[in-house]
Amino acid sequence: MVVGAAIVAGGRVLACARSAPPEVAGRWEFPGGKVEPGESETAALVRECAEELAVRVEIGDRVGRDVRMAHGRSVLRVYAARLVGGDQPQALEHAALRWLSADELDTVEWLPADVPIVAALRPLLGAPRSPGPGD
Ligand SMILES: Nc1nc2c([nH]c(=O)n2[C@H]2C[C@H](O)[C@@H](COP(=O)(O)OP(=O)(O)OP(=O)(O)O)O2)c(=O)[nH]1
Repeated sequence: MVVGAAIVAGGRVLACARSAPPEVAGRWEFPGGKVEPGESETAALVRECAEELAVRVEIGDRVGRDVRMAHGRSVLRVYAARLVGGDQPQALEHAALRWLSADELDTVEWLPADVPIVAALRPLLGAPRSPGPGD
């Protein structure tokens, strides 16, 4: 089981660009990783967010469905999360970090397994900007 944290703040979600391995470097994901034996999913997310971003998080509800990943052996499960403690995320292991609003979600190339989860996340970020006369 791989768990990811959709960290939401001010109507934006934190997207993280992978730095490795080469096949997926530059693709965007939620911070997280493999749940270790005996570890709860929540504990894994708290651990991974500390390791990858140097932040403390509180884990909330599931976002979207379980997604089977390409290699077929593992499943991706994402939870909503929020920052606690006032620290700003640092890209300790990622190539880049970006806070995306609902109408910016499609501006990065997500890992394939994340695509249906990103779609389910959109309503949680609030309504996208409505088209105006200049559009
Ligand atoms: N963290 C994360 N991994 C994802 C997402 N989407 C997705 O397909 N994956 C895949 C990429 C990797 O094959 C796998 C997670 O592996 P990882 O390398 O990040 O996990 P980890 O930190 O526990 O790694 P390690 O201990 O094996 O080095 O799941 C996502 O949104 N977040």
